[in-house]
Amino acid sequence: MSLTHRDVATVGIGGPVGSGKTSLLTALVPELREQGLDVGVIANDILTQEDADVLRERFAGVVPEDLVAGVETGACPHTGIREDPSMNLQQIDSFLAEHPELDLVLVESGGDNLAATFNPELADYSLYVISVAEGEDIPRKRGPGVVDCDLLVVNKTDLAPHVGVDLNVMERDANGVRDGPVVFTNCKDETNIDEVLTHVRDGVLFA
Ligand SMILES: Nc1nc2c(ncn2[C@@H]2O[C@H](COP(=O)(O)OP(=O)(O)OP(=O)(O)O)[C@@H](O)[C@H]2O)c(=O)[nH]1
Repeated sequence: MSLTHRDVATVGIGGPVGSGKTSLLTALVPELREQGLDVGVIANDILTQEDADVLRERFAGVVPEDLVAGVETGACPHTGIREDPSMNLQQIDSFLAEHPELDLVLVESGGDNLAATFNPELADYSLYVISVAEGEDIPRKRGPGVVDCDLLVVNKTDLAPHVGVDLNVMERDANGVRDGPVVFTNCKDETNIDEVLTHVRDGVLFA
């Protein structure tokens, strides 16, 4: 199959397990649709279609069912896709075969598949999602996702008082280790989701 993914803009969404990637997608996609954009979604999971199933259900009536897909990446070190983006590129190709009008494909993954999500062959723009509940010191540990992504999303701001995190310290540290933008979100009440949306649109569609 020829890979024609460059006919559509792509956004990679990575981050540790449970940081809020699926929740961010859940908040973002209806907004993108409301702005008239045709969107496809790919969820990378180690051995299941769980995230894709959840998203298909959440996007019922918003995104056609065949534009929400799961890529099973494999768990074992020699079969996991690691930095190989080909399964995701093939999925984007399948989307485009049926929906040539697509404007944007969002690709969610985490853990071991981070390198695939952030591979420039796959993602034109990268979001890295961390959670306040992982601790105040995550930004200053200078992980590659935190430093190198196009947009750093610090999610679950509502939990800060419960886990003893000072958001001002996280913001100072995040801006100290990276040049790009940082947005603090709460996916539960959709605080600052519009700001993420603006960065994605500016970064990938009007770049
Ligand atoms: N309090 C709070 N909880 C959140 C927020 N965002 C997500 N959650 C919760 O955190 C949990 C994990 O969220 P997900 O969106 O599934 O995280 P994920 O990064 O997609 O997880 P994996 O796909 O398993 O890596 C869920 O119970 C969400 O409801 C937030 O902003 N605040």
